[in-house]
Amino acid sequence: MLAVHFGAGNIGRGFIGALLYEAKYRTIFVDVNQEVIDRLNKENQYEVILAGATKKKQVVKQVSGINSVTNPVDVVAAIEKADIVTTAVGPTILKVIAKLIATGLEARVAKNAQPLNIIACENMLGGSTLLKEEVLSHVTEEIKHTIEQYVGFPDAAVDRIVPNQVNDDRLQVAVEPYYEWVVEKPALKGKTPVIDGVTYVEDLKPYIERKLFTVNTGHAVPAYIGHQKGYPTIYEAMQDEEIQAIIDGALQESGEALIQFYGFNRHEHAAYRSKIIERFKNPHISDEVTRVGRGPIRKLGARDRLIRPAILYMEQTGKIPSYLVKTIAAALTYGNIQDEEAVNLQVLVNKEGYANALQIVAELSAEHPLVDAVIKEINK
Ligand SMILES: NC(=O)c1ccc[n+]([C@@H]2O[C@H](COP(=O)([O-])OP(=O)(O)OC[C@H]3O[C@@H](n4cnc5c(N)ncnc54)[C@H](O)[C@@H]3O)[C@@H](O)[C@H]2O)c1
Ligand SMILES: O=P(O)(O)OC[C@@H](O)[C@@H](O)[C@H](O)[C@H](O)CO
Repeated sequence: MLAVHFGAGNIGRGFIGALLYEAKYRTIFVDVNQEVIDRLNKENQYEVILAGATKKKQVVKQVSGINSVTNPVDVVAAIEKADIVTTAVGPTILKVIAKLIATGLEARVAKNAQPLNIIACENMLGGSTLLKEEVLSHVTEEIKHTIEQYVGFPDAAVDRIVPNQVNDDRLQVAVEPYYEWVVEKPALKGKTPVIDGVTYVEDLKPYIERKLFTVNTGHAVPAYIGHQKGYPTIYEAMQDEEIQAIIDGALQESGEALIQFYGFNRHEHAAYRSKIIERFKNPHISDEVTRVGRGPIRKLGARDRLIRPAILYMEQTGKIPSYLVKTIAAALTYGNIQDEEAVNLQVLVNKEGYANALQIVAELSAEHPLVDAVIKEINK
């Protein structure tokens, strides 16, 4: 069976590629990084190291690569034959890859009207749904109808911490042992793909919101507050007692919102939260705060890990969150000249001031009490 995966980066190689191989797929990685493509085509395999005490090694075989910029024709041919298409490119890149996927699907439905599922494995709500909209915007009405009939775009939630890699071997990737991949079942077309480690659910929304507003909300605390305090890695930031208290508080707040909104079991949620905090303290992983804090404009978006749980908390409890507000304030003041979004955010702040900048990126009204709370926190 053939898988076409867009994005041969950390999560692409370290998680999706590894599970696809175990499920007996041959995977073609599509990327724009020629060095990675060349290595994939030379080695046709790579190693995944489970970053725990034993450093267990998994060899992922039957892999190759295509550069989508220099060789789009081969990507189209691969999509024609694919049994599954997945992505892990980053939420902002979905729009970029949509045109090529649309061309691939046009060619496919003309020759091979077999069902296909395209699963975006990105940290966002509705990633595959967004990709579907973008893909359909590039095709004619007639093709649109056929694609809607044969091609499923199930949304998904993926969870595994895969830091930036510093190995001599360019393809080797160190990952935390834990993983979770949840896929929305009703949107599938044709046979349900059999992939060990994938959980199919009827309604993805509670799973993705619980993941984003616990794992990613929690992760944002050592990233933004840790950066403020000068820590280079999540592990180092997690040793700081003040950061430990803020992460506990932020996850109590997002947890309360999730429990009240979705009816999650309080004890089970407390266990989920503790497990996540332990994952951030994994001494076998060195994860830079700048990776976890990357893209602060995206992370301050209305539906993302900071603003949405804060608003949900206010709606459910009638109170203003304290710890989420601290983290939002740290994200809004986050400066990093290596990160394009961080630079653009600070340009916006300099032009508009903190309150207006927050209103713009988080789509909040001037009167929203969260704006006032964040500004008070920054002024402190
Ligand atoms: N790393 C993690 O811990 C983790 C965990 C869960 C989810 N995610 C999500 O997975 C996605 C990818 O994250 P990552 O950490 O692997 O990032 P990454 O930067 O390591 O990988 C992204 C890959 O996409 C490639 N890419 C960029 N533009 C492309 C294009 N136009 N066509 C094809 N490939 C292109 C890049 O070259 C890179 O290899 C993000 O949405 C992220 O939120 C990451
Ligand atoms: O990938 P981002 O930029 O949305 O978020 C950074 C990290 O929080 C994230 O990559 C986590 O490591 C991952 O979501 C764990 O499953």
